[in-house]
Amino acid sequence: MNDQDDFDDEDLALDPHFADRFEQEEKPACQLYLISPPKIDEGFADRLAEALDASPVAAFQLRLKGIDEHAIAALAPPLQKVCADREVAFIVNDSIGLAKRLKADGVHLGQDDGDPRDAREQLGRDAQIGVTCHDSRHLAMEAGEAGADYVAFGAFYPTDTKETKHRPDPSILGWWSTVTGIPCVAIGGITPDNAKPLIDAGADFLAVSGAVWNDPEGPAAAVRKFAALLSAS
Ligand SMILES: Cc1ncc(COP(=O)(O)OP(=O)(O)O)c(N)n1
Ligand SMILES: Cc1nc(C(=O)O)sc1CCOP(=O)(O)O
Ligand SMILES: [Mg+2]
Repeated sequence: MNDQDDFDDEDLALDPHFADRFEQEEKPACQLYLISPPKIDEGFADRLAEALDASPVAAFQLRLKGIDEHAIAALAPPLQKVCADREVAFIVNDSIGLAKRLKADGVHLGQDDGDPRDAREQLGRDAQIGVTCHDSRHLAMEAGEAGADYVAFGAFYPTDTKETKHRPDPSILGWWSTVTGIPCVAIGGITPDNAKPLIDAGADFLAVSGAVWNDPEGPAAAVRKFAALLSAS
């Protein structure tokens, strides 16, 4: 459901946490948040290193689908090392338990993946906790109140990576930036050719999978294309 019009801005005044967050200084420049391909092979650690060495990347999310948590836990350590060596935040998708087991830097939670409060309790104050909010101002407000470190809106563009049902307008990014200092992530079908309106609208991070891993020129070239765009904005 697109509930962008259902939210009443006056609700913001009811929550003291949001008042504090309004005080925050200017938001950081838009950065790249790399999402793994849904399936990886043993050579992926080298491809990841290549991508992360190409230009600054803020975070990497391990998002593997179709395999169980034990298998993901077995694949994670070399990728985690690649990230740690480059001071790139290592975020686990879907599972608070797996994020805890791996001592990841954070977890990304979909609407059915658990409560940010529980994630905070289990992962600690320094963990980065992100929440999927689709095209919903209401979900974003709830996530913020629950202590999310970032909210993610999407899918902004059609994507082959995942079946999506929601298509926010880029203006939701600007709205979010005016009401809170909590960073927002734009996701879904983002490429170097279509990213600019999202950056201009106020995205703090662009979360990208396919446009990096499927670039015919390779992941490093793709990361450099995004970097050129982000540094020019
Ligand atoms: C940064 C970021 N934003 C959104 C999502 C989507 O999460 P979710 O809704 O749980 O869907 P799946 O990724 O689990 O298919 C994400 N992973 N990362
Ligand atoms: C994982 C995911 N979540 C989305 C959302 O809308 O919540 S869109 C998406 C796919 C992101 O991959 P790509 O950059 O290849 O489109
Ligand atoms: Mg999920």
